Amino acid sequence: MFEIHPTALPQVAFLRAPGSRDARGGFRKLAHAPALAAAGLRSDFAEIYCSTSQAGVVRGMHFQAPPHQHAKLVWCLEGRVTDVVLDLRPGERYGRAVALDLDGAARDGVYVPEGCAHGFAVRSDHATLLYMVTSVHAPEADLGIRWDGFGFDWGVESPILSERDRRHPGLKDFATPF
Ligand SMILES: Cc1cn([C@H]2C[C@H](O)[C@@H](COP(=O)(O)OP(=O)(O)O[C@H]3O[C@@H](C)C(=O)[C@@H](O)[C@H]3O)O2)c(=O)[nH]c1=O
Repeated sequence: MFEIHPTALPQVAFLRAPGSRDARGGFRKLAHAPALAAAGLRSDFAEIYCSTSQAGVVRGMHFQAPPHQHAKLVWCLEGRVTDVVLDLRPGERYGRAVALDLDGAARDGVYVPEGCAHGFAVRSDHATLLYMVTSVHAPEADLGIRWDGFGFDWGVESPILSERDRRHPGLKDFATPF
């Protein structure tokens, strides 16, 4: 059975996938529409992609702006990450973040609803993350908040970042499009 646990942010959920290991290797299930629907989560995915990252990498904090906003189901397939979801929805929780430790060996994942930014820091030698998103990539709407621009303590001094991720605004210089 899918484990789906609520967090401090509405619709942001920690997931643990069903699966098994035997003499051949492992098996895990990454989507089950009825289980997601029962928890009020979307499963109408339009794109699936994955990334690999080395130790010390931080990616984020990413989201797609309207009209291309999407929910994403993120699975840690290998390695360990600190996964962070930042709420950009107007309201009392605007600007709040939740952090979740995801372990690929435990088949951990996170559901990120529309209106939230997502990012992670790698805690192992390497990490592979798989994303299932409910709308296709729209480069002009693919935006971010700078990793060190919303008051979260990553416990990382000088992360390995993309050029794009260095240039995102901090939260105080940002107007939410949601
Ligand atoms: C996200 C994305 C990127 N790309 C391209 C753009 C670029 O040339 C290359 C790498 O993109 P990025 O550097 O943005 O990749 P990355 O930093 O791994 O982006 C990801 O970060 C995490 C935190 C998320 O939450 C994901 O949704 C996604 O935004 O792939 C696509 O073609 N389709 C996509 O859906």
